[in-house]
Amino acid sequence: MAGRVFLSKDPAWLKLKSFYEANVKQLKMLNLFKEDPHRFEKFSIKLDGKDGPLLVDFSKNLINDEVFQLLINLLRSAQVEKMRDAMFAGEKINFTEDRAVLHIALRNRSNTPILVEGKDVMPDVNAVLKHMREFSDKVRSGSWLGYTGKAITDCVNIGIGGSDLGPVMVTEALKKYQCGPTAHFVSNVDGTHMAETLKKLNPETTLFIIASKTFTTQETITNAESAKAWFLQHAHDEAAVSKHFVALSTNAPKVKQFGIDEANMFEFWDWVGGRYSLWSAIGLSIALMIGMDNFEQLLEGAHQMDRHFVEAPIEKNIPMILAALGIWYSNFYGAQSYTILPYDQYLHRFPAYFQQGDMESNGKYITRSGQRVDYTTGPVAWGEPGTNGQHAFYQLIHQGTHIVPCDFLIPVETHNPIQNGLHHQILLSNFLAQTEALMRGKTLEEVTAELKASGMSESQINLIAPHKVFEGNRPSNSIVFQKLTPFTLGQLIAMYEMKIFVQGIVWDINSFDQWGVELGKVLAKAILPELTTPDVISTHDSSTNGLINFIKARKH
Ligand SMILES: O=P(O)(O)OC[C@H]1O[C@](O)(CO)[C@@H](O)[C@@H]1O
Repeated sequence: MAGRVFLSKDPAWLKLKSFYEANVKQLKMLNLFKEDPHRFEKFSIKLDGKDGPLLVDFSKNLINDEVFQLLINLLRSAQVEKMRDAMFAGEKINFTEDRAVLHIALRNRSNTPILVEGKDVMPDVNAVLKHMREFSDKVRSGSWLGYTGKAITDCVNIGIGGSDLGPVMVTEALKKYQCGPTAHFVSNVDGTHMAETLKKLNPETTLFIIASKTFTTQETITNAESAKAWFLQHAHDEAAVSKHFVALSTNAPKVKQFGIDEANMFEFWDWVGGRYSLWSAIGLSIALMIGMDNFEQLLEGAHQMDRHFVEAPIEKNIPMILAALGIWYSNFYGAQSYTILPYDQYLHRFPAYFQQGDMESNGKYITRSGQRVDYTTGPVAWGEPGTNGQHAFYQLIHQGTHIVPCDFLIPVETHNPIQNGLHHQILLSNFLAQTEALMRGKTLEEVTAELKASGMSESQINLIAPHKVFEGNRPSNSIVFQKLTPFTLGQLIAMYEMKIFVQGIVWDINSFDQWGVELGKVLAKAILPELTTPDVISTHDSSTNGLINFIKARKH
């Protein structure tokens, strides 16, 4: 961006750096809580929403008033508000692909005009939503019939990356709202994924949704061809394909070439990035499974978060604050990753979804002006639902040598209050205990006193006590919502999307391209024919040659 100072030379950055170097040892959360009885009120934000408030408590972070202010100053210095406004105004901020970035238009429920090159995109957005409603209503009501006159009971989304992960995550998260066909997903080009999915399906009642922005992705087109071949083995009639195959794409000629009727194509546009596309026609499997009214609720929730992101001052802006905290840990504390820990089984694919959302967006080392960064950018994003994670990797989070900032998410109310709500009470208590334990820790004195009280000998205590000490002072955010509804899920997804956007702006990278996935694709295309020739391969390095020749020698 014009006028932007290289981040590591930015005075706002340098102030944070000196503050960190001078004060890091003094930033003890337990003391900060003791010193300030209003810390929770000060460092938490409640956003009221249609399905109840969303509370983001960021008080269990390694910040005091001064750090908070310095972080806000950094965001200002990086001109995040200006870049946010440029995105919302349809400017081509994805300059390496010469594209606007307008997933916000897909959920622009206020329907205010959004212009790309002078043209309002909203009429097209609304037309596709209408098409999705008409189609999903027909399928769900049973009036869309398969080639033998039976209603559709299952749909299979064939797509990968952004054309898969969002619909998978959302249909899992909103399973409770199912009122249409069961959604299945095939993404991997490994034939096992397709073969195991088809085993469960009846061609007479199955709808295939070919989801690909480009309609050229090798995995998706291969899977789509295989699905079509399987279908035709049963239907024996090309004309039946139009009743069982639809496409979600920006590439009408390729869709036609594949043999899908244009009337069965749901369009989107180059200004929708793959990993931000679940709000577009790519969400068709969601609309089919939970109905269009619920899909629109998802859009409403995201739109509300977008409004908050645009309207709230930085100090009260949830995505901005989450972004700033992430930068504090990545760039100053040296954290290499962060975890997303949903205490809601329905959200079990939420961390995986944001692995692409975050790492494909911000895993980059070239700045917008083409220089190599001399600071770290996007962290590794990972996570699993609580309480499973507790019994797997929390050991490292509590006592390991890495700092792993954690986002804990939980609904106040569960959809499944079995045993009179006992399960959810246990889940809530674990959620609360974990963030408290990470923050408080446990001192050697506390451990020693406990072991003494249990009657342990002095020598045993000396041996065991150090292992039971928790340093504490480990950061976390607690994100609490009323219930996992379509609206709330929309809020949560948009919250992370915007957090990632803000971080990309501060790091001065383009969060909306993904050139890093291209090289492997090109090399795989070159290797594919080499696997079928009888020749010994010698065109690569000795490792790649050796591997290819070993595999060829062992193949029957
Ligand atoms: O929707 P398409 O064009 O098939 O692409 C699928 C995915 O492939 C990627 O381009 C990465 O390879 C992602 O960004 C995208 O979500």
